[in-house]
Amino acid sequence: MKKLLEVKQLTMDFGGLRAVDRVSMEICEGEIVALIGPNGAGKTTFFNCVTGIYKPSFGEVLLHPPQGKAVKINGFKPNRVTGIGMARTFQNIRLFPAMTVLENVMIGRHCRTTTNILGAVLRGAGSRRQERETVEMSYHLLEKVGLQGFANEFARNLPYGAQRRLEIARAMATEPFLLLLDEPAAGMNPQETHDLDELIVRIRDEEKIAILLIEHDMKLVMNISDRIYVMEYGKEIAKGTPQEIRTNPKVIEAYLGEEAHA
Ligand SMILES: Nc1ncnc2c1ncn2[C@@H]1O[C@H](COP(=O)(O)OP(=O)(O)OP(=O)(O)O)[C@@H](O)[C@H]1O
Repeated sequence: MKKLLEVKQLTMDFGGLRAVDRVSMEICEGEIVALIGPNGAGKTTFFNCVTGIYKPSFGEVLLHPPQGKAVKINGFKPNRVTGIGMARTFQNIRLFPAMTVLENVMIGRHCRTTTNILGAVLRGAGSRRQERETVEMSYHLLEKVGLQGFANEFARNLPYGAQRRLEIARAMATEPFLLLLDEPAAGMNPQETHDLDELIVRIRDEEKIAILLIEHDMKLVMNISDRIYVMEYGKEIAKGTPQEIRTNPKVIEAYLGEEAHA
């Protein structure tokens, strides 16, 4: 399997606190990989370092686009990282609440369009064509996540679970080869979580997008992940298949506890 993301010895210090301590990770084409661990383990900090929100203190982050050469992305700004093909969603939903559902997806498309401000003002044929394509693609993505009926609704009026799916559609609009989801099931009811489970697998299978997700819902994680990494106090304490992780004594002690026997 071809490698897409390669993280080597990633370390992030906040003053005297080492939030991520020499964590390495590889994600390959066709994989769904989960990153789990107790609160404060460093999972979101790891995402923030990998996606350019923080510049890591040490270590390397390499992206291997399916077509093209490997790129070392340490210190790249988030929009540049997205442009190379890694998109993400956030633990706290970051939509534009006063824009429509469709417009929120169209914004995600922005990094793949070439129309500049002058083009938009003059609205030449090229710019109009691009706008039409953006609208069509955005509708198509709303269909994929089951939100086509809400295209003209304000994002703020969507139920919580639907807002999370809209964030996923917006990230997909950037045409990523790798999608990072930070607690996508947080706040969802069991039915919404079940639908999300299916959606993530479909994105992997139909769109050929690999997935890395942080998630506390162990049923979801164990159901859909090919591999799991476990962090505690900034360090990787285990990695393996769901079956290996479920029965790993270190992981049970640090995180899974009684859930492991569920
Ligand atoms: N910007 C920051 N400045 C200082 N400390 C931070 C910063 N961001 C995170 N931390 C600290 O780094 C540690 C790891 O936090 P992080 O949010 O990455 O954990 P997490 O595993 O994602 O937790 P959760 O599951 O609760 O989201 C925590 O001790 C946190 O307080």
